[in-house]
Amino acid sequence: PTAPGSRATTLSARFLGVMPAYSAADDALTTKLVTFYERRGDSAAPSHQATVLLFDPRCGSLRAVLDGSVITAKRTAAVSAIATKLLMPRSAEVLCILGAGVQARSHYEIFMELFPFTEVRGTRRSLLGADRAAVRGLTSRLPKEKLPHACHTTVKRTQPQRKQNGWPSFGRESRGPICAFPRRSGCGIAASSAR
Ligand SMILES: NC(=O)C1=CN([C@@H]2O[C@H](COP(=O)(O)OP(=O)(O)OC[C@H]3O[C@@H](n4cnc5c(N)ncnc54)[C@H](OP(=O)(O)O)[C@@H]3O)[C@@H](O)[C@H]2O)C=CC1
Ligand SMILES: O=C(O)C1=NCCCC1
Repeated sequence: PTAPGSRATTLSARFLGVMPAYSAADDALTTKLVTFYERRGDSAAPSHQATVLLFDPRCGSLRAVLDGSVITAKRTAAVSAIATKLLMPRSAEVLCILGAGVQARSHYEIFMELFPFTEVRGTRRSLLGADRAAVRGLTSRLPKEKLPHACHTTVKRTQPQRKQNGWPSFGRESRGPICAFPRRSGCGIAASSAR
């Protein structure tokens, strides 16, 4: 969880995160509750499930209960996009998205809207299971010759290491959305999740 005051309760690779926030500018008192569970192949439920509660700051009464899935997907990708805007080399042409789940899709959508990539590459652990639709979403807007290449990389985050062909490799301990921007002369990591 990334908001100040956030807490997470752990049940062995299963987490409940509480992300309270108050915005004086918006006069908004809110919290997001998010569970994130390690998913095995037999689970159809999303790995991250979120609900947002909105309170009246004057009296503390609950005013609204909102689904938190879309905001989780879009906010995280938006933060990556801001970091990318600041850090990405001007010459970057190729976007590589590691993983092919919810965050991969939301990152793809905003990155293709904001940046002039000429090629997108993606990777996922397997092409079977509930995330197949996300891969279609990732590739459906690209001409056939630009479909993401398969490459063997994990979505978990650690220090990237140079790999053959100039592509980064991520070790077992890394987590979260990561966007890498390889250039002909090398690789740069432009954005990653705050986790
Ligand atoms: N900082 C923030 O604000 C946020 C961070 N996150 C983090 O972003 C990451 C992605 O979230 P989300 O897209 O919702 O998750 P999803 O479950 O939708 O997708 C996860 C992807 O990671 C792949 N994956 C999982 N475990 C491994 C592994 N051991 N080796 C290789 N690939 C693996 C999955 O592969 P496969 O399809 O083959 O199963 C899948 O493509 C998570 O770490 C999450 O906690 C998420 C939301 C907010
Ligand atoms: O919703 C968020 O923000 C999350 N951050 C890190 C872990 C999963 C959810």
